[in-house]
Amino acid sequence: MSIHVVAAIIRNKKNQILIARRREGKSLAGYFEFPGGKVDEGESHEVALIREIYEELGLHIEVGTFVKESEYTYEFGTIHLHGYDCSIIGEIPDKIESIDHDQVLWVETDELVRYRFAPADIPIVAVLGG
Ligand SMILES: Nc1nc2c([nH]c(=O)n2[C@H]2C[C@H](O)[C@@H](COP(=O)(O)OP(=O)(O)OP(=O)(O)O)O2)c(=O)[nH]1
Ligand SMILES: [Mg+2]
Repeated sequence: MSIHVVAAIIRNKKNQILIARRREGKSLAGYFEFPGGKVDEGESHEVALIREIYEELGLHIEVGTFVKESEYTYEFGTIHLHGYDCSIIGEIPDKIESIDHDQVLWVETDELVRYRFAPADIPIVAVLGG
């Protein structure tokens, strides 16, 4: 079984990147990820990303360039994670709250490696230079 998940790589004006830690009660709780989520049946990656980021972070985004697809295989199937550069429409907030995460952080590229990422997100960290 293939599960398609989209991830947003969002930068602020200081070129920091937005990462979020999945909260208790969710799968992969305690792991950081690039925010995003599952693509619904028949949905485009762009529409899925815009929907997921609005649902979980309350932010309106524009989806830009495709960055990387990474795969991670579990017993139940393979997660295909599709990362895209995205930008926030309007003012970029310093503090961001999430319904799905207990930490939402802006981090420098070279600090990404300090965080424990979910497995499929790790190759995206690598291409970002982390
Ligand atoms: N970003 C990311 N997601 C992963 C990885 N491995 C893995 O199973 N996932 C799953 C967890 C979630 O089910 C899904 C991400 O989509 P989502 O953010 O919409 O998830 P969700 O909370 O609605 O899903 P769930 O916890 O109810 O299963 O992908 C991974 O390495 N990175
Ligand atoms: Mg999500």
